[in-house]
Amino acid sequence: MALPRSPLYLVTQREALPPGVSLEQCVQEALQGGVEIVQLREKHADSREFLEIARGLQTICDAAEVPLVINDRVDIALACGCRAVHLGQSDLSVKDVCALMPTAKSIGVSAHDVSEATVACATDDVSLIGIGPIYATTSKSDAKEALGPRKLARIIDALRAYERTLSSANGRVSIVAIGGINASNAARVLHMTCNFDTGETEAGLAVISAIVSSPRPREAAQSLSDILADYRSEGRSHKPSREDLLANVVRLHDSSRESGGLLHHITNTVVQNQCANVALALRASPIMSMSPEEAGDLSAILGCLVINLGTLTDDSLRVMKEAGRHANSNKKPIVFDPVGVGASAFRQSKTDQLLDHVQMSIIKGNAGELAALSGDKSVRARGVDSAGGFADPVKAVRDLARQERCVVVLTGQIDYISDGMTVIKLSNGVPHLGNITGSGCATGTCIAAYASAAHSMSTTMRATVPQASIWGGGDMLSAAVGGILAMTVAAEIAMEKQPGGPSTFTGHLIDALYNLTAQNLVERARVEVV
Ligand SMILES: Cc1ncc(COP(=O)(O)OP(=O)(O)O)c(N)n1
Ligand SMILES: Cc1ncsc1CCOP(=O)(O)O
Repeated sequence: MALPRSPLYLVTQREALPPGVSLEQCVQEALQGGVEIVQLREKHADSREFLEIARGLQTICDAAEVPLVINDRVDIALACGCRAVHLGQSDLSVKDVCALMPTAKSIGVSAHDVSEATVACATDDVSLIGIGPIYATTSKSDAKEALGPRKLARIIDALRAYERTLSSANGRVSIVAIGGINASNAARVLHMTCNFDTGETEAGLAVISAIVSSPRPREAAQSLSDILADYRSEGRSHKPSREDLLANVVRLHDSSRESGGLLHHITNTVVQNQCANVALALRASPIMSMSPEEAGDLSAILGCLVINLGTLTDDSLRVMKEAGRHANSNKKPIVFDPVGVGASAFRQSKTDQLLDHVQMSIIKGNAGELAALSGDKSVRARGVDSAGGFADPVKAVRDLARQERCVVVLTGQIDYISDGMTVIKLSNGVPHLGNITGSGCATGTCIAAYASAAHSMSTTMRATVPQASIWGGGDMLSAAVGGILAMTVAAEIAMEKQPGGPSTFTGHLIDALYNLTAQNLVERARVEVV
């Protein structure tokens, strides 16, 4: 029985069962709900009891034509006629297991970093790698530090890159993510495991408590199986041309003028007024709520959430996480502005926490901010400003979009936008934008207005980022282009009114945003697909 790729993988643990539910009952129901591999994991049973349970589960799994795997114990696997085992880093080596069980059909190995994963996949004998823990878990007493979905993505990318260097005899190893995964965070994990070329997930999900501790294991398995199904079927759409992009921007512009969405801003205290005025000029409704208590209600009705790190505190981080969680589960787009992320260790570590919990649709920042997110030391941040730029901005935006699995906007004299496949260069704008406070933050508001329109049109405008539609994104690439064009074209129009200085320029800018037409955008757009 071959192992399915990206499977829903149940790992058992009798101690986690609810009272009155037997292991056999739980496994039977979980199989009905869509579990595709079962691993028997017994930490406290003696050998005879372990073998008896293994024989019982072998019969159940055979009937369902689902592979059974034995955790750690090759002797039990041999005794019950099962040819699949899972090994941890301190268990018997793969070589020893192959010697003991020459007829082994599947050997799985646990990994917590790139080195453990690549060593495991270097041999043809390993068919599955379990990477984790992804989140904190109570099911494994000696679990290592939680990796988070972004580190998982980096391990998978490195593993696949390493596989490409191996001889063709080695197939692609199956991967499952494990540790603290449940129906509310599974999509976040899978989103980060998407392959950019195929749009499909590279990893399955392995769980204990999400199924074993549920009073309804069939439903629990079914909901995880449904989430996985979404990530197995998504294909890539084609790279848009300049004409496609501008036609999309026109549709988003017209739609937003007809019915602007609610833009929930969690933003800094310096720019709240400016962002609210920009939102109103674009016919959107701004709300500047900082209460975690109402994040759920707002999420049900909002068009887009804006998270801006400008004046970050532990309290505001709590609101960001809560609102982000609700926006993700309600499939609403999120625009993230990591203001000054490279300025302090505090901002950097809080941003990492936030990005491990919330899937952003669009990240917008200057070179210093984006370099801090990608770990590129060649560009330095100076407070909330950037000192210098990327040597290769096209590569920088594309790589970060791939790393974070979202659209990335690099702002500067020339703006660059990428969804990880396409990179767009935009050369509109005027220097005066740099002389007024909050123009960068208000650009986030402009992008949010178009993202809100893209969200409401998501059934007709297909996303280019794999699975972006699952996050309610719709066409986030065109939304980001629309938002940048709106701000920079409006700034050009404002400048033509010959403002006396920054203050009158701000007034003209709001007017220009208010009066902006789709025709202005198309006629003035200096946009190039590179
Ligand atoms: C699919 C899968 N992945 C990882 C593990 C963890 O195995 P290990 O590191 O050996 O820890 P224990 O499960 O033995 O506590 C797993 N069991 N299954
Ligand atoms: C066995 C194992 N290996 C890494 S985390 C983990 C426990 C997973 O259990 P849960 O899904 O309940 O967090």
